[in-house]
Amino acid sequence: MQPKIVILGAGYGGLAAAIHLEKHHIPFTLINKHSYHYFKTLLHEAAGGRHDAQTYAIDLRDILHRKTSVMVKDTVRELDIRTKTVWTEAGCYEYDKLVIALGSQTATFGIPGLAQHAFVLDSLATAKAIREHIEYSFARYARTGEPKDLKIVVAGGGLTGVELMGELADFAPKLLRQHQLSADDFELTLVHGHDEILPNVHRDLRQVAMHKLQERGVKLLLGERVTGANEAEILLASGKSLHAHTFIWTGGVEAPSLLRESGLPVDSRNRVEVNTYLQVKGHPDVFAIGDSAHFTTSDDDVLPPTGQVAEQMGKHAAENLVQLWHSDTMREFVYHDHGMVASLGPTYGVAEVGHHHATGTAALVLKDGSKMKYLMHLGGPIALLKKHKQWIEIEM
Ligand SMILES: Cc1cc2nc3c(=O)[nH]c(=O)nc-3n(C[C@H](O)[C@H](O)[C@H](O)COP(=O)(O)OP(=O)(O)OC[C@H]3O[C@@H](n4cnc5c(N)ncnc54)[C@H](O)[C@@H]3O)c2cc1C
Repeated sequence: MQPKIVILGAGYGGLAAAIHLEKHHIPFTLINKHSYHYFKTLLHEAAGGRHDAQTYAIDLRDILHRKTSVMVKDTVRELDIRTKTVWTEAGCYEYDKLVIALGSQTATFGIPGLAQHAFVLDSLATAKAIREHIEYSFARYARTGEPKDLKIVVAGGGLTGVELMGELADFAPKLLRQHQLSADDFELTLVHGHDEILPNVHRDLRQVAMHKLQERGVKLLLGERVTGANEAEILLASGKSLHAHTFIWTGGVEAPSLLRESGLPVDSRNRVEVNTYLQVKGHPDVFAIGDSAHFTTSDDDVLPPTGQVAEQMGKHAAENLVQLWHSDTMREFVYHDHGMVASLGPTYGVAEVGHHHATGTAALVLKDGSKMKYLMHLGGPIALLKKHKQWIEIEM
């Protein structure tokens, strides 16, 4: 009898695995919170009002077509590794081979007040919430003079925080013009714990990105850590505090806590430790990929939580499942870094591909190219055309 394969999560990793298994005519069950896949790497665009949130989602049925591929819209609650059972809100699913691809969510690291007083950006629903809050605040301020200020603070100078700030530096001035408000009425501040933003890009590009943000009116508060937040202020390690009507925390991510609770070996951020075949250490029937996995390279580096890593791991885990299906030998996973592009709003970006750097619109061309390549990988022109016809309901 052929093994029952269950994939948890239809993000960049889980979907790459599912697409590869379909190609090889291998049946699987894919359990995902939503009936759609969303472009998490573009959430800042949705939060910054570039397009409606729905634009960043694509129905899973437009990507996966085989009758043998079972798609379940449900939320995973618990993994029972001993009995090989996945418990969800609505039922339970037994597996012979499991692929964990549940991604990550924003981590607040126990910093008091963040969960209550900060927005986060880690799903379509949170992106929509940020956009609606900012639009509403500007409209209300223009009408009533309330809230007291239109200050926006983003904490975290990694890719998420920087791309979001780039977008807001474009969005907020548009709202000011729309409501005939003066630029004195508002302020954008990016708080970051180190002296330079974008730790994963070359130093020269960091400098360009910092300069560009400042040129667009963003105040950079560097070498400052957020230690708490309450209704009135954001508290900093230096003892200073900031007032902001909109506070967005992008200080780091962690994998879902259910992975720790399942008894699998995890690191301090709930990421499951995997071997070079992407199997969970001590559990050869379970694979973990993407933001949910802790993979150490031969250089002793832990792979970062990026879409690029997740996609490559997803495809590789599926390749190994295909090998096992045919009783063949698995291959070790080797990550290929294809570079990084950070957008700083709709008209400017910085990119690093190997030793080559690009800035401005050239960097954005690279980003648009990779967006298009990804959409084509999801289903080619047919999926692209269908995508423009459908309206997807965004859920929490
Ligand atoms: C604003 C922003 C910009 C980014 N920009 C880039 C970039 O430019 N380049 C890059 O490489 N990376 C970027 N990233 C990081 C990248 O988005 C993630 O690393 C990537 O999405 C991880 O893929 P994944 O498949 O592991 O998880 P995800 O894409 O997060 O997918 C996880 C899936 O599991 C589902 N799920 C979660 N919990 C449950 C549950 N309990 N039950 C059922 N389903 C569940 C989720 O709904 C989701 O569909 C960015 C991230 C953000 C937030």
